Amino acid sequence: MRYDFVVIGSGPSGRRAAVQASKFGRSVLVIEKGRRVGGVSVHTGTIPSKTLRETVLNLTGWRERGFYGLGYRVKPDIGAGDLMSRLHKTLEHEVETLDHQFARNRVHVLRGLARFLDPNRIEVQLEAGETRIIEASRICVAVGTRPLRPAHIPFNGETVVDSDELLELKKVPRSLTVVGAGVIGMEYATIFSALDVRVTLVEPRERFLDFIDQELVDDFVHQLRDRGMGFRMGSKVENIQFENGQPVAILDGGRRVRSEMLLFAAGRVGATDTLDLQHAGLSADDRGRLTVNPSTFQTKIPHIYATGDVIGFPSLASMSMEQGRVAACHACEQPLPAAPTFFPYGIYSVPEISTVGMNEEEVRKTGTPYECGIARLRETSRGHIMGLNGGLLKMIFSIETRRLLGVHIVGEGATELVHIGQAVLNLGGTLDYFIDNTFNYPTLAEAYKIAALDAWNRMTPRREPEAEVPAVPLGTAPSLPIPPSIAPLRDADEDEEG
Ligand SMILES: Cc1cc2nc3c(=O)[nH]c(=O)nc-3n(C[C@H](O)[C@H](O)[C@H](O)COP(=O)(O)OP(=O)(O)OC[C@H]3O[C@@H](n4cnc5c(N)ncnc54)[C@H](O)[C@@H]3O)c2cc1C
Ligand SMILES: NC(=O)c1ccc[n+]([C@@H]2O[C@H](COP(=O)([O-])OP(=O)(O)OC[C@H]3O[C@@H](n4cnc5c(N)ncnc54)[C@H](O)[C@@H]3O)[C@@H](O)[C@H]2O)c1
Repeated sequence: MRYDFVVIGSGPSGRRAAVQASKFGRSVLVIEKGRRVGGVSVHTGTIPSKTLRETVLNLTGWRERGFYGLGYRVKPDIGAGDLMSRLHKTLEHEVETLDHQFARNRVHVLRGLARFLDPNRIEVQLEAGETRIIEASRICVAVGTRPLRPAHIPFNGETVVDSDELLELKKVPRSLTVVGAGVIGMEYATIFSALDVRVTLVEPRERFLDFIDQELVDDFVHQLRDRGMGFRMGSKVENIQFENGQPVAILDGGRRVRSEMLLFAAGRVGATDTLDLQHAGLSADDRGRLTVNPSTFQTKIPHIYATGDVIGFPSLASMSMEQGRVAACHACEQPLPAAPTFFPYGIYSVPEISTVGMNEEEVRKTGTPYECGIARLRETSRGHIMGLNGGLLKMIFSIETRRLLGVHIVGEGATELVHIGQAVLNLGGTLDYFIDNTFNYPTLAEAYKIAALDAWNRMTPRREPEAEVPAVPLGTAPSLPIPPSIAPLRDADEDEEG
C-alpha cells in the first residue's frame, strides 16, 4: 500500500491535515488505533467534557437559578445515566459526521496501531493480529496525548480515576477531590460543583490558570468559594490511601482530603511510546512530545510532520486543526496560510473563561502605557433578562495608539463573546471601533460597548462644565451633524435606553 500522505491519528489535527491534503489531489491514508475515528477530542476530551457540562447546566437548571433561587432544579435526582445518555448521542453524531467527511473526500482509513519501520515505511498492526506495511512520501504524526498516570497513584477506574475514566461514571459521587488545577481539573471541578457535589481542589502551585488575567481569576475564585468549593493551594499529593473504601489524599504537610471519588488531572503525556520513533530518526522529550519547525510543522526529518497535542503548547483542538492544515499545505507544496497573531483560549468551566491577546501583567511587562475598561455582565439588559449575577468583560487598550491589546471574559457566553474581540484585535482595531459601532440590543455583546466607554472615560480628561449657557428656545438652534467619532458624553454605567 503506497500513499502520498499518511496521517497517524484521527483527532482534530490528523483529520484536518488529511482532508486538506486530499483537497490538493493527494492519495491520503489515516491510521487510527482506536475503535472509531475522532481522537481524544471526540471520545475522551473536548466533546464529552463540553457535553457533560451542557447536560449538568440543563438538568440542574443552573442558568435559571439567578431568578428562581439556589434551590431550583429542573430534575431533582440526577444520576450517572442522565449524564451519560446525552454524551453517547452527541458522540454518535460527531463520529458519523467525521466518517462522512473522510468518505466524501476519499480519505482512506485503516484501523490499527502504527509504528515506524524506517522514515518512509509504517507497519500497522490490525485488530485481528495481522499487519500491513504502508509506504508514504509524506507523513504527519498526529497521535495526541493520554493522561499522566504516575505509578504511585492507585487508579482503580471507579474511585480513583483519570479524566478518561471519569467518562465511565457509574454513580454521581457526593464528594470529589480534583488533583491538579490545570484546565482539565478546573473544568471538571466546577462542572461537578454545579451538580452540588462537594469539590476540593488540590494544586501544588500557589496560583492556578496563571496565563489568565489575574482580575478574571480573582472574580472566578470568588464565585467558586461562594458556592463552597474548597482549595488546597500550595499542596502536593504525596500518596493516596483508602479508608472504608473511600480515597484519602495525603498532602505534603500532613493534611488529608477524604472524598467518595478522586480525579487525578495533573497533566498529559504525548502518545509516542509505541511509534518506534528511532526507526524514523526521531526522538521524543521526557513528556513524549516531538519538536517541530513552528512555521511548517516539519520534524528534523523534513518529510515527517508532527501536529496537534503531540508537539505540546497550546494543546487545543482549535489550534491542532490549524496546525494540521498548515502541515498538509506545506507537504503538498502549496502556499502556507498566514498564522494569526492572536488565538483565543476558552475554558469551559462553570462559569466560562475566555481570553485573547495580552493580559494586564503581560502588557505591563512591555512598558506600553495602557488603560482598561470593564463591564459587568449583570449591567447589561440581556444580563437582567437572564438573571445573571456574575461575570465581567475586560478590555485593555494602548493609550498612545488606542489599539486593542487584549480581551478577557469570565461568565455566561464568554467563549462565544470573545470572537468579537479576536476579530478587532487581529484586524488591528482600536477603542473607536467599539465606541462608534452599534451593537444589537439587548445582548451580552453590549458589554463590549460598556467596557469601551469605561476605558474611554479613564483615557479622556474630564471636561469641566463651562460658564452656564442661557437656554435656547426649542426649534431656534441650528442642528449640527454629529461626526460618528465624537466621543460619547455619558458615563459607562449609565443605563442605555431601550
Ligand atoms: C478533558 C479534555 C477536555 C478538552 N477540552 C478542550 C476544549 O474545550 N477546547 C479545545 O480546544 N481543546 C480541548 N482539549 C484538548 C483537545 O482535545 C486536544 O487539543 C485535541 O484532541 C488534540 O488533537 P490531536 O489531533 O493532536 O490528537 P488527539 O485528539 O489526541 O487524537 C490522536 C489520535 O491518535 C491515535 N493514535 C495514537 N497513537 C497511535 C498509533 N500509534 N497508531 C494509530 N493511531 C494512534 C489515538 O487513538 C487518537 O485517536 C481537551 C482535552 C481534554 C483531555
Ligand atoms: N478548554 C480547553 O481548551 C481545554 C480543556 C481541557 C484541556 N485542555 C488542554 O489539555 C491540556 C492538558 O490539561 P491538564 O489540565 O491535564 O494539564 P495542565 O498541565 O494544564 O495542568 C496540570 C495541573 O496539575 C498540577 N500538578 C502537577 N503535578 C501535580 C501533583 N502531583 N499534584 C497535584 N497537582 C499537580 C500542575 O501544577 C497543573 O496546574 C492543556 O494544555 C489544555 O490546553 C484544554
